[in-house]
Parts: sequence; structure tokens; C-alpha cells
Amino acid sequence: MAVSDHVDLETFMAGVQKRNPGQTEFIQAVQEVAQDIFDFIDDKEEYHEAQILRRIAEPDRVVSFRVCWEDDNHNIRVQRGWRVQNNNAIGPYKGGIRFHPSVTESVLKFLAFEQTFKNSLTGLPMGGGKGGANFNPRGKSDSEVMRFCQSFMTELYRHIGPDTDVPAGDIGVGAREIGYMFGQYKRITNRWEGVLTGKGVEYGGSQMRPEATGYGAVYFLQDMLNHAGEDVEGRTVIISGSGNVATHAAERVTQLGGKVLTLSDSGGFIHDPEGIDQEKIDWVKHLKTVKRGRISEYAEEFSGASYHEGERPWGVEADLALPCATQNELSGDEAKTMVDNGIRAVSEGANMPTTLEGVRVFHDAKILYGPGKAANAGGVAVSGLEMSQNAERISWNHERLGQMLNELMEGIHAKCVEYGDQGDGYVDYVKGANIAGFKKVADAMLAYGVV
Ligand SMILES: NC(=O)C1=CN([C@@H]2O[C@H](COP(=O)(O)OP(=O)(O)OC[C@H]3O[C@@H](n4cnc5c(N)ncnc54)[C@H](OP(=O)(O)O)[C@@H]3O)[C@@H](O)[C@H]2O)C=CC1
Ligand SMILES: O=C(O)CCC(=O)C(=O)O
Repeated sequence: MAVSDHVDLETFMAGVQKRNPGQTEFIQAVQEVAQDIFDFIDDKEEYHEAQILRRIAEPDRVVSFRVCWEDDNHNIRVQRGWRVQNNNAIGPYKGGIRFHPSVTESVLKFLAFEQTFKNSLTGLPMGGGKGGANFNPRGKSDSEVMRFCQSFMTELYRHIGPDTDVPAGDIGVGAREIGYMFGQYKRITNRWEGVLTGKGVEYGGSQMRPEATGYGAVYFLQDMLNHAGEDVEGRTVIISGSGNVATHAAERVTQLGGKVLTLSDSGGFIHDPEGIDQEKIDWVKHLKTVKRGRISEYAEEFSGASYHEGERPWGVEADLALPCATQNELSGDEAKTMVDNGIRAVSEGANMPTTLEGVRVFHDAKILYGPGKAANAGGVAVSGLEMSQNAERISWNHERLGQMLNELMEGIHAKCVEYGDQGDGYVDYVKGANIAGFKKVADAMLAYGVV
């Protein structure tokens, strides 16, 4: 007779905690999903018997390796690299690579777990994975970054492939790093193949990939507002971060007639009451990707703007918010302040930027709240399109890709509404995203039997 895992949520979570001691980010991500899935599968014994959620919350494998490189002063430096391959039930593992000193196995396991649901939501055939290293690109020369990336790929290449696992960028990994890693993969294997996404357009990259995550998060925001009969136009917006996702989110908000008031980095945030228009956004892009400077410099460049050292932007009054920096950057207390200030909608460009307490505050206040696994899925969706283009040896133009991104985000929004509509006019987007993301992966796993 089959052994059912028809246990209650508390017992399930106690098991997750026991098996993953000290991995707080991973436990948090599983907790956020488990509640909704337990409600959904309550009367679906087949998912319990096959222990589907337990299996998704146990990565297929975690590869950990030493990354040795030489700095410009000829010192030998040693970092730790990882690739977490969480689940490939519906397609090759897919997800970014993060270079940041805060990277740990727990952080990458949470990201790979989230990615599994996010990729499922896109409707494209992609499983979930994530990788990275505790390497800090800030303050390093281009040559140092190149040597690090080459060393990282010298181990990673044996675990990836266009039909196996297709990494991309994330925090600290942009066009420069992808170029160095793709060059090294090609050199080692003597194969040109779509093994990474986020590549330069000259060598197989997709025209729309740099914009896709930030634009997608704003499309999702717009979809939530439209569903409630509202709009971005004429509204004020607070944004955190000043990297790829934040600057493109700011760009799209501006194009839609919204007014962006803030941006931030790990040092603090800037507040520009006059609004951060396209010219200022271009200045920030240059600051961050070419000059590699700090956001504090914005307040020196643009009069009327202020810099708030060591603070986050959530106390600034606004209608809409886009957290686009990192995990757990928005606490329960900050969420309360935002609700008290009359925030109407939050769309997460970052992965898990809101703490569990913050999510509860948004939920109880019934504001429009789009969780990262739905709202920021535009990036990986366009990566999926890049995989298709590489496999077919074709290239789509910017306009076509923009249209496809918009349609993909509409599809994700519709799935969230299908599973998250509470019947009283309120859509629980967290629940909708969790259930819709889970169902496709779970049904594929059931089809495979016990593997
Ligand atoms: N790039 C993509 O396509 C996708 C990214 N995401 C998520 O979006 C978020 C941002 O990624 P992306 O824009 O690509 O990364 P970038 O490296 O381009 O930018 C990251 C930004 O976040 C800030 N930041 C990083 N760590 C912290 C921290 N601990 N506290 C405060 N600020 C911090 C950085 O500041 P500083 O310069 O000081 O480090 C920088 O402004 C991440 O959560 C990522 O996982 C999600 C989907 C796809
Ligand atoms: O494009 C990709 O594969 C990576 C995107 C990513 O890392 C994410 O969605 O968090």
C-alpha cells in the first residue's frame, strides 16, 4: 500500500526545517508556497501519495565547487560556486547566476525553488535552476572579472548544456559577465550553442532580454491595475535598486505616464520629487553599467534630489511600488507604512523582496500585490524565446519580442486570476501564482511515476 504524505502543514514544514538546518531563505520560500498548495491538494490524494510538494522542495541536485582565480596583484583568491538544479519535470533547468558576497547555498536553493514555479507560469518548457558564487564584482577590474568568470565556467560547463541546464544573468551578472562565461564555454567545448541566455545580440542574444524583467514587472502591474479598472498613468511610483531590473522598470513606468520618485542601491536611496525621467534613467544606466558608481552620485548630479544613506525608499509616499533590488528588502513594518501611506499596488521585480510578515500586511490590506514569481517572469520568458531562436538559428526583432513579452505577461496574469480570484472582487495573486505554477510541474511529475 502506498505511503501517503497527507500530513498537516505544520508537520510538513517541520520536516523541511529539519532537513535544511539554518537555510532560512529556502525555508521561507517553501513556507510561502506550502500554505496555498496544501489548501489546493487537500482533496487530491494523488499529489499526496506521490509526495509531489516534498519532491519539488528537494533539489534534484546541488553542485558545489571551488573557484580559484588570480587578482591583479597576483594574489590567489578562492571563492565557492554552486549550481542548484531544482526540478526539470517540464524542461531543461533554467535560471540565472548571481555573483554577490551574500550568496549562500540557502539563497540559491530558494531562488531555484521559486524559479521552478515561475518558469512553469510562463507556459514555456523550462525547469528551475539557479547558480552563483560568493564573489563580489564591485571594485574589481575587467580583467579580474574575466579571470573569475573563466574559472567559474571551467567547472560549470560540465553540468550545463542547451537541453540540460541553461543559465543566465542575475545580481552581479550582466552582459559583461555573460560574454566572458559564454566565451569560455565555447573555448572549452568547441561548440557554439544556446547554453546561456542574456547573450549580446551580436552572438545570439535576444533583442529584448535586457529590458524584459523590468518591463515585464510593469506590464504585470498594469495588468493588475487594468483588471481593477485602473491605470499606471498619472501615478507616483517608488522603486528600489538601480540595476538591470530597476532601471528598465523605471523606463517602462515613465513610458506609461507614471512618475518615478526613487531608486536605491545597497548604500541608500535617492528621492527625486520632480521625477526620474528618461534622461535621468539613462544617466543611472551609465553610472551603474559603465562607470560602476554609487547611486549617491545622483543627488550630486541632479538638484532637487536627496540621498538617504543606509535607508530604503519605502517611507516615501506614492501610489505604486516596484521592489527591484534583492530578497527581504521590504519588512512587515515597512509594508505597514506603505499601506498607511495609501499604496495601491506592489509588483515585485526582485525575487522574494518582501518578508513573510510584509506579505501578510499586503494580503490583509487587500492591495494589489504581484509576487516576484509572477511579476518578474518576463525575464526568463524572453530567455525562453532566446533558447528557441538559438535552436532554430533565427532572430526576432525588438517589436515582435516586445509584443510576445506583453502577451506572455498577460497569460501569467490570467493564470493568477484563474486560481487566485477570491470571488469577492479580490484576487490573491500569491495563491494564484503558487497553484498555477505548481499544477503543471506536479502533473508532469505524476506522468513520470517515481523518478
Ligand atoms: N536580471 C534579471 O533578468 C532578473 C532579475 N531578477 C531579480 O531582480 C533583482 C535585481 O536583479 P538585477 O537588477 O538583475 O541585478 P543588478 O546586479 O543589475 O542590480 C541589483 C541592484 O540591487 C541592489 N542590491 C543588491 N543587493 C542588495 C542588498 N543586499 N541591499 C540593497 N540593495 C541591494 C544593487 O545595489 P549595489 O550596486 O549596491 O550592489 C543594485 O542596485 C534580484 O532579486 C534578481 O534576482 C528577477 C528576474 C530576472
Ligand atoms: O533568464 C533567466 O534564465 C534567468 C532569470 C532569473 O534568474 C530569474 O527569473 O530570477
